Amino acid sequence: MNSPRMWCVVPAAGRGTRVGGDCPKQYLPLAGRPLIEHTLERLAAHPRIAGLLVVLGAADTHWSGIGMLHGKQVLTAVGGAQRSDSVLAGIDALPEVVGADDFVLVHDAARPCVRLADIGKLIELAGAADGGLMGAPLRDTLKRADAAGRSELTEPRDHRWRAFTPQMFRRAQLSRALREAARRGVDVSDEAMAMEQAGFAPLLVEGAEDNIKVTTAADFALAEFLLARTA
Ligand SMILES: Nc1ccn([C@@H]2O[C@H](COP(=O)(O)OP(=O)(O)OP(=O)(O)O)[C@@H](O)[C@H]2O)c(=O)n1
Ligand SMILES: C[C@](O)(CO)[C@H](O)COP(=O)(O)O
Repeated sequence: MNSPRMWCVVPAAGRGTRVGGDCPKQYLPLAGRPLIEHTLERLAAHPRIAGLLVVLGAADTHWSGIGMLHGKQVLTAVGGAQRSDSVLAGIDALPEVVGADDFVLVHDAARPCVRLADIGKLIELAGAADGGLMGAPLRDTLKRADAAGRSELTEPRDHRWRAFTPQMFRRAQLSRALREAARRGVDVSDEAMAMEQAGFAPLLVEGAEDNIKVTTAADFALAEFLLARTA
């Protein structure tokens, strides 16, 4: 039997304020191409991904209009003010072929170094556990700072993980969880947070630490190095 394929929502409606400049970071050059193209290439190349739903900013003037990649459809939707609004807009815009109980992946446009093997690992493990997310256990000693930037105490690091994307949940459950968070005015920074608040316990699946989110200008050089290593 063939393994089921799933759609991936790619939030790309951010402004990249921490990078700075006029052009949103997803369109800045990385190894000679707009950053977002690397991310979309990797996702579309995965055999378990059926299509991509890219969520763009309302005033986006940079999108190149990609309609197909690796023989897979690339659709677009318009996002919102917060990342969670954009993800919800993407889920709402998925084609009808994606059923309410089907799994959907969500992957940040700003994480171009994701490894194909990790996408597969998440799909296998989170699929068997009713949903989950990619992340990595915290490896450094964790400090809590006071207002003056002095170390106040050392927090326990056991059971602490850093959350990455992709994250994978059933379409209707994720849609309900995000809508409920919005209704309550809770700013959820990832899909798993919305699901936790809806009473689910998403599986944490360990992925490579080099799946970085390009967040500041300094991350571009690192991402360029990692792109070559993780190709
Ligand atoms: N309203 C938003 C905000 C973010 N994102 C997307 O969510 C991903 C992760 O967000 P982040 O790294 O925080 O991106 P920005 O919001 O662009 O960055 P900043 O907070 O520095 O402005 C990115 O692919 C970004 O484009 C989105 O689709 N819609
Ligand atoms: C979803 C996420 O990438 C997980 O690390 C992250 O929460 C989104 O980015 P932000 O910079 O925290 O808005």
